[in-house]
Amino acid sequence: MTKIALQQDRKLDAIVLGRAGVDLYARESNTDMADISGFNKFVGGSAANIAVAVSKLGGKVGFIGCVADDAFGGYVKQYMSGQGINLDGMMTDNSGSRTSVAFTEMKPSDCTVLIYRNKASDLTIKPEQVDPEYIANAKVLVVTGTALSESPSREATLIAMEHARRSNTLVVLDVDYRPYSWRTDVDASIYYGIAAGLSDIVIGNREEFDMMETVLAPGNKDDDATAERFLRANTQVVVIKAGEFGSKVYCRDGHKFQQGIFRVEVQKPFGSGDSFAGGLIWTLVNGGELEDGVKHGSAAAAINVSGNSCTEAMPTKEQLFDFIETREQSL
Ligand SMILES: Nc1ncnc2c1ncn2[C@@H]1O[C@H](COP(=O)(O)OP(=O)(O)O)[C@@H](O)[C@H]1O
Ligand SMILES: O=C(O)C[C@@H](O)[C@H](O)C(=O)COP(=O)(O)O
Repeated sequence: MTKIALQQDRKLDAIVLGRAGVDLYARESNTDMADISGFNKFVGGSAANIAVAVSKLGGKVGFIGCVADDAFGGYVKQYMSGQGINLDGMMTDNSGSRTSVAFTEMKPSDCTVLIYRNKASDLTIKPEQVDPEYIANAKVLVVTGTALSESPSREATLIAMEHARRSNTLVVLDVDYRPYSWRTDVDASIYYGIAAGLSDIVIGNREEFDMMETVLAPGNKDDDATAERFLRANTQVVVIKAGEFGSKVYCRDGHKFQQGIFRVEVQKPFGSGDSFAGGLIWTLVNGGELEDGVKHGSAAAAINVSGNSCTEAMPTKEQLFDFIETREQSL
């Protein structure tokens, strides 16, 4: 079993950095975008989803990001603070940017997700708005990688990671790669490479590692070789997620293991990665083993994909343990 060393005497368990926005989910299931009659409104965005996941499990969570100075921005902030998330690092931009909005179908697979991110507010966050003291108050800084896609958010993200390293705050990079956010895969692989080198834990799926290997190992599909390449600089753990095939975990000391999935009736495929990260991080900040963290992440993801949203379908601690117990008893 593997323990990740963490500073325990911190006010916040985790700070998540990245986008918080509005998710509009189709009212009808198994219906094409063109035929949907309307949408139900929730808070979403990869970083907000992870923050809510850790908070619903009982963690003390902070956030670094930016929303627009408008009604959607207000809605996102109100929801997140209602979830007990500290928003001292959440900026509000009034330069005409817009809070990120996603529209989704509700289908178990081949599910369209349209994200509106022209002049996205989250990408306007500036390095001078990132407070090193805030980061020094947290056990973990979780970075969602889309924040690296554009300046000034790119510089704000890299300086946040540097501050975290200086204050012994564990750094987790959730790759969160959205191809349309980047000029080219080469650009993306350069900045993700820098960010991965600043991270203690790197979490991504195969496509995301493919992108990160664009320059150094184009065409590689071998997870073992990928892990070896990324277990360098500060990186102690690499997690390679594979949807319904579960995940593989590699540690710097050579230990590796796999985690399967908890089979459920899937309502929608999105939200799995964010709930997985939430369950894993919550376990680690509570002093749990890496193996248990990955199991909790997998269970949280299964619960989430069987639900009808991302944030609201994140489990509480009781729901998570009941789900695991019920599943394991029926094996
Ligand atoms: N259909 C599914 N049923 C149950 N668990 C799932 C399912 N899809 C994904 N998961 C869980 O969520 C984790 C992350 O999902 P994945 O799709 O790989 O992430 P991402 O959305 O970031 O690509 C997987 O490793 C698995 O544990
Ligand atoms: O990440 C977003 O901006 C929107 C999300 O809230 C969305 O619902 C989604 O697509 C989550 O997907 P995932 O991060 O790939 O699990």
